[in-house]
Amino acid sequence: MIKRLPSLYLLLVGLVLPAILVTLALSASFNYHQAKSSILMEVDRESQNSLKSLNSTISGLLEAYAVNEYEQILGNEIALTPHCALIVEDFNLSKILGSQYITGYIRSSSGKIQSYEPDNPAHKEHLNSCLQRYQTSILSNQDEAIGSLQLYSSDQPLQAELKDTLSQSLLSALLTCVLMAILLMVLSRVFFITPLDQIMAAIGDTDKTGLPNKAIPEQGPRELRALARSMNSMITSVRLSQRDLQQEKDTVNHMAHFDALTGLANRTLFNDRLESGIARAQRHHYKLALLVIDLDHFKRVNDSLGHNAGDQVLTLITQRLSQLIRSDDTLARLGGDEFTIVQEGLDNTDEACYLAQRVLHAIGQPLEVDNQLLYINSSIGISIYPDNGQSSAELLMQADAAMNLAKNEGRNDYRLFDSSLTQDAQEWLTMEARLRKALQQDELEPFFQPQINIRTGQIEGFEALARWISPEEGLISPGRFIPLAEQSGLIEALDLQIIQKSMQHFADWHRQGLNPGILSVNLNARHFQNPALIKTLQDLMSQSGFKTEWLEVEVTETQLMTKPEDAIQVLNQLHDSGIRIALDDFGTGYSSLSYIKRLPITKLKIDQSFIRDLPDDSEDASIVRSVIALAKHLGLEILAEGAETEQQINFLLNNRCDRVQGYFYARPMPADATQLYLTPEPVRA
Ligand SMILES: Nc1nc2c(ncn2[C@@H]2O[C@@H]3COP(=O)(O)O[C@H]4[C@@H](O)[C@H](n5cnc6c(=O)[nH]c(N)nc65)O[C@@H]4COP(=O)(O)O[C@H]3[C@H]2O)c(=O)[nH]1
Repeated sequence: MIKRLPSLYLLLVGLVLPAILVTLALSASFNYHQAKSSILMEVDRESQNSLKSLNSTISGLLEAYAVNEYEQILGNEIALTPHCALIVEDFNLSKILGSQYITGYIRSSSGKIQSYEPDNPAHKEHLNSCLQRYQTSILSNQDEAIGSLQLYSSDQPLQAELKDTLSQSLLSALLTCVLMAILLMVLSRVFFITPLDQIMAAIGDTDKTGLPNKAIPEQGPRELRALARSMNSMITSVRLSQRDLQQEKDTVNHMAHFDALTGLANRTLFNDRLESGIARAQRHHYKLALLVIDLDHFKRVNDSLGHNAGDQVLTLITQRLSQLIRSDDTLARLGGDEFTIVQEGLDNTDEACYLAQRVLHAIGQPLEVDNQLLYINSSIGISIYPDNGQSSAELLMQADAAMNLAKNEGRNDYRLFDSSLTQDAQEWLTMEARLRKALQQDELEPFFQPQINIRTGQIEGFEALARWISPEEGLISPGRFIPLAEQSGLIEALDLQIIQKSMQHFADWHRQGLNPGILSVNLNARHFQNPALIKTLQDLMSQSGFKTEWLEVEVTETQLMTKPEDAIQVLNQLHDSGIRIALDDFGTGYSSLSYIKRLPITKLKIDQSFIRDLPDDSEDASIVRSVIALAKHLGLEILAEGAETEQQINFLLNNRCDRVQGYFYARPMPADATQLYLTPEPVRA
């Protein structure tokens, strides 16, 4: 794999330089050998010629014993030529002298010409260093050998000429290579490096997402153009997916901060705006108002005209409210029919009251929905920063409390949070606001208490009892919040939430092969005003897979007595649809026998206040006995609530009461513990 190569220029130099050197070496060596062989041939030819002409010149002189003359000629010859040595052996003279007569000249390495001395070893050695030796016999006119002529050619002209040739060839090769290198550099610059530089410059010039601002130039050789093209298409697709991603992010962001139906700020964004509004108010020393607006009886619109109409109402009201606020203010929908306005930059509280009046008026104008005119009012609670609270949570709680006050005091009005309210009233209002929030945030859960047949020991069913699992306080029992829910109108939503969750658990247990029996749920009498009650219950059943015959609704005797005629009508409808009805807290409401006879009830639940002091309290004992007798007489099932001791159980058994719900058997338990309670022993282990 190729990793981390150096710059292209370095690469080119690295490639070109050795190429130049190799070319230089090759060309020099070629030229050298060429020159050498031609020079050698030239030297050879000249030496042969010289030898021949000397031979013919001096042969007569040798015959005539003209030693001086032929020595002179040899001297002249060596002086005029570059020969290394010219030597003659004179046979005639040798005969006369009785020893070899050898004469001639040598040219020393420094170029000096000396007479040749045959006995001088330096001269002999000099001859060995000459380039080539040529020899010829000198013949007389009668063709007798009268001597021999030796010519030693010199390598000095060869060396000089080779040196010249070598330097010339090196120079020209160098020039050629330099020219080629320049050409190569220019070509690579024009065709390769410049387009590459432009690509790199285009890639380097990026926007804030890291993508190039301009398209990558498609220039240079085919490969580079293809590279630039594929980079451009890659950048385009990255840009497109970035755009898609951004759009998705915007959508998610919008969904996270805005209400889908009205497009208003949702709870999250509202909280942010409220907090930053408080910070601004603190910095600039002005007041801020928080208005919590709740539509009166909005649920009726949904129940009678359907959710579509309800949505239209909310949208129309949003349009009206949007026209009332300034650009600095925040209008939000916290859910359902609850709107808020954060009004900033106030000098005094009156400005908030003025806005509240305008809101009441704007909402109160008739609304045309599905060709019908609807009249909807609202209740508004106002809290003021810094007068009523410092934190957003505090202000919201107080505005909620003030809104509940407006509702409790007749609706269609606004109330300012009033710190002069009594501690109890404030706590009540605050608690009510918290309960409203708890319902929205799903903090209520059903607990289940078994109803036992004391003759058989069988579980006949469970009563679902609401528990508020508050993140701040932990488990809150119904004694604290049911009366509050009843007064504030939250009880209907609370009941339905508990019923829906209980049905879900029951249906799950049935699916798992467990047998939880009958589910008893508490139903506040306010539901009787709701014409869609049965439909709502049926919807809840079909959503969870819960069967009608498993359901029993408990209504308290006291509540029935408030509007007895309405109650009879709704109970009959419930009964006709196959739902069982239990009369709760029996004995506390002074209902008449004739009235009970008209009710389609299946079960009487004796209130725990009559069981508590059994069997010692004789008055309670006789009441319980007569209630049991009454139930038997009317053919109703009877259940005693609140049995805690064995004596109480025995008393109930002896007096023919068949069913008990009490701590003696089990306390109300959360769903997981109930499931365990239902699971047969071996499996439970
Ligand atoms: N001391 C004692 N108490 C026993 C014993 N056995 C059962 N209880 C308690 O008696 C109450 C029976 O429920 P209830 O009469 O319907 O009385 C209920 C019911 O009227 C109301 N409630 C509870 N959940 C709901 C609900 O979801 N909707 C409505 N509308 N009311 C509910 O709140 C009331 C109180 O509920 P809890 O506090 O759960 O109190 C439960 C239960 O825990 C016992 O042996 N000793």
